[in-house]
Amino acid sequence: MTDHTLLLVNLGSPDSPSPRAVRRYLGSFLMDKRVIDLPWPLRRALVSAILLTRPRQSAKAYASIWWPDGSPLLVISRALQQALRAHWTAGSVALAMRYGSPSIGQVLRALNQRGVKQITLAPLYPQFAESTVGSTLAEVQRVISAHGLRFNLRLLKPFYQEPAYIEALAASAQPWLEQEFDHLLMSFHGLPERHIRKLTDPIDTQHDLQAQSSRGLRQELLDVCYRSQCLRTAELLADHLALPRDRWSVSFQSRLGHAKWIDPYTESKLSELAQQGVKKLLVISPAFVADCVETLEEIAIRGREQFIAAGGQSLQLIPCLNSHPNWVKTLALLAQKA
Ligand SMILES: C=CC1=C(C)c2cc3[nH]c(cc4nc(cc5[nH]c(cc1n2)c(C)c5CCC(=O)O)C(CCC(=O)O)=C4C)c(C)c3C=C
Ligand SMILES: [Fe+2]
Ligand SMILES: [Fe+2]
Repeated sequence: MTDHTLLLVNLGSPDSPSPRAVRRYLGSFLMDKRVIDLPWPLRRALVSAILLTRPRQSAKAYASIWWPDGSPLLVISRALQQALRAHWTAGSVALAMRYGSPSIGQVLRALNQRGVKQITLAPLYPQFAESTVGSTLAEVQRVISAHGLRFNLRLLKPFYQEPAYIEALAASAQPWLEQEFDHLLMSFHGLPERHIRKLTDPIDTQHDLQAQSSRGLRQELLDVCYRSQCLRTAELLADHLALPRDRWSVSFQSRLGHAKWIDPYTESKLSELAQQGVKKLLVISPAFVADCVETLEEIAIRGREQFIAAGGQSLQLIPCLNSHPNWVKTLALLAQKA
């Protein structure tokens, strides 16, 4: 029997919400040269400095959202893997994490031992960044050459503007959108501007990282600009929901360190919206396909406190796509077309 495996890859979480486990996880994550893109000695020095204080702080965040059966990101990814089995009939569905476990190395070697030759790799990120999709591809390539593995590999490309993905987002958000709300904030994971400039400068040094819209942008710039891809997702979703322009906005969350990150920052936006009189705020995070510490803690706990302190009344987080039936079907279809 031929086994054409669908391999899902997400970011990964610490093994437990303890400062030790979080320190180990953050160490491997942040020492990735595609995440902190500095020469090794500088990266080492910066990461060592971050690891002095961050693990305790992040461990608290993880502890506040941890589930009895583990990290939400991992538990949800497993549920997605399980649900996909009914829709991916060409072979098995596997799951690996870029950092932590199950690692890409473990999973690829196990697939090789089972005699799997054909793999469709699905990095679970709608928008492209070197630090996510780029790092996943690099790790897959590294493992393949380090162990002399031979696979026929296909790749699911970033799906930020695929109509079926937008439709799945809209369908999963529908129950929340039916309730009364004043404004929809689409909060994407942020990125240092430098990561984008490295890719856009060779095409156009004037590429605008303050742009309000992705409309009219050349495809070759859209292909490499994470921020424009986020704007595109947001615009397509707003169109699909027929939301007037003044009822939604975009922001970028999870800034780390002192470099300039893409803006506007979610933190600033939350206060601004409250000051503008928005009382009932809905927040959706379309850069994540699975709920994680960034949505459950940063938005639904800290973001909510901040919004209310600034004069808002309620902040409702719309869950990520997780294992919503519409998303499961869509992902299987997108992967089949890859
Ligand atoms: C959705 C895409 C993501 C991009 C782009 C991304 C870039 C990026 N992230 C950091 C630093 C951190 N990210 C953290 C958590 C985290 N990040 C993503 C996704 C993207 N990151 C996810 C899904 C998660 C959640 C993981 C989980 O276990 O729930 C963290 C850890 C949490 C914390 O301490 O805040 C850090 C640190 C950088 C530096 C970066 C780009 C350069
Ligand atoms: Fe991140
Ligand atoms: Fe965060």
